[in-house]
Amino acid sequence: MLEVQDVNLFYGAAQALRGVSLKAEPGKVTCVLGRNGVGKTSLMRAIVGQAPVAKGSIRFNGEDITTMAPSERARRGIAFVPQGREIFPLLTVAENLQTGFAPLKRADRFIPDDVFSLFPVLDSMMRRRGGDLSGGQQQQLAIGRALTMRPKVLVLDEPTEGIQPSIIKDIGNAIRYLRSKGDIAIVLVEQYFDFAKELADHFIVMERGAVVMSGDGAALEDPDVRNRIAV
Ligand SMILES: Nc1ncnc2c1ncn2[C@@H]1O[C@H](COP(=O)(O)OP(=O)(O)OP(=O)(O)O)[C@@H](O)[C@H]1O
Repeated sequence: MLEVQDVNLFYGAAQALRGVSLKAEPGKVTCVLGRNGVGKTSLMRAIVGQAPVAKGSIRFNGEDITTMAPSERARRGIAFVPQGREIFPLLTVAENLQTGFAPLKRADRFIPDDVFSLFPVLDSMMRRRGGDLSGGQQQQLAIGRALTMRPKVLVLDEPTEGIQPSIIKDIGNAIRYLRSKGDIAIVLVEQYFDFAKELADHFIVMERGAVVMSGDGAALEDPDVRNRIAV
């Protein structure tokens, strides 16, 4: 269980998060919704350790990880698929996947079969450079790299952004499959409402750095939610 409690985060004098709390449980998808610039990415960066928090706590399976380095969090199984994917364009697909080995013990340093069964295109492109892949293929590669880390928490920041519908479907199926395994807590940042609605077990809606609504997936039917995130 990942528990973010009452977190504040600043960039210089500008406050990006105001008392934000969120929980993510294994076998569930927690969606983070909200318009551009409300702090969704900042929250993800706080969870993975890329941005320090000024107040509040982040706990994982009871352990306080609030000030822990990103590499230590990765070792505990917190994996990040960042917005814009951030794959290595000059490395091959295989090498990009292998960067996920970093937090693993030597015996675990192989690419799990799930990566290729979920995204067969990666298997056929192992020797191609990451930069030669389409945007959708790069997104699959970024998720594959995170899965190579054997995550216990999978943090996905807008995985559907700029991606063609057939690959969005594959990504949705991959998330459903990973949830069904029951041992991964999934945190999904989304602006694509219908995608989020299909997947969310729990959700929060953010505005100006704060959580303004939260609930179970079924409550996403509330028209107020759609109004708050409509662009
Ligand atoms: N590195 C930074 N330095 C200064 N301000 C930042 C930085 N990153 C983000 N911000 C500001 O913090 C606020 C929250 O940004 P954040 O990227 O977390 O929002 P977001 O909801 O993820 O938006 P988007 O959907 O556009 O990615 C915005 O006002 C943004 O301009």
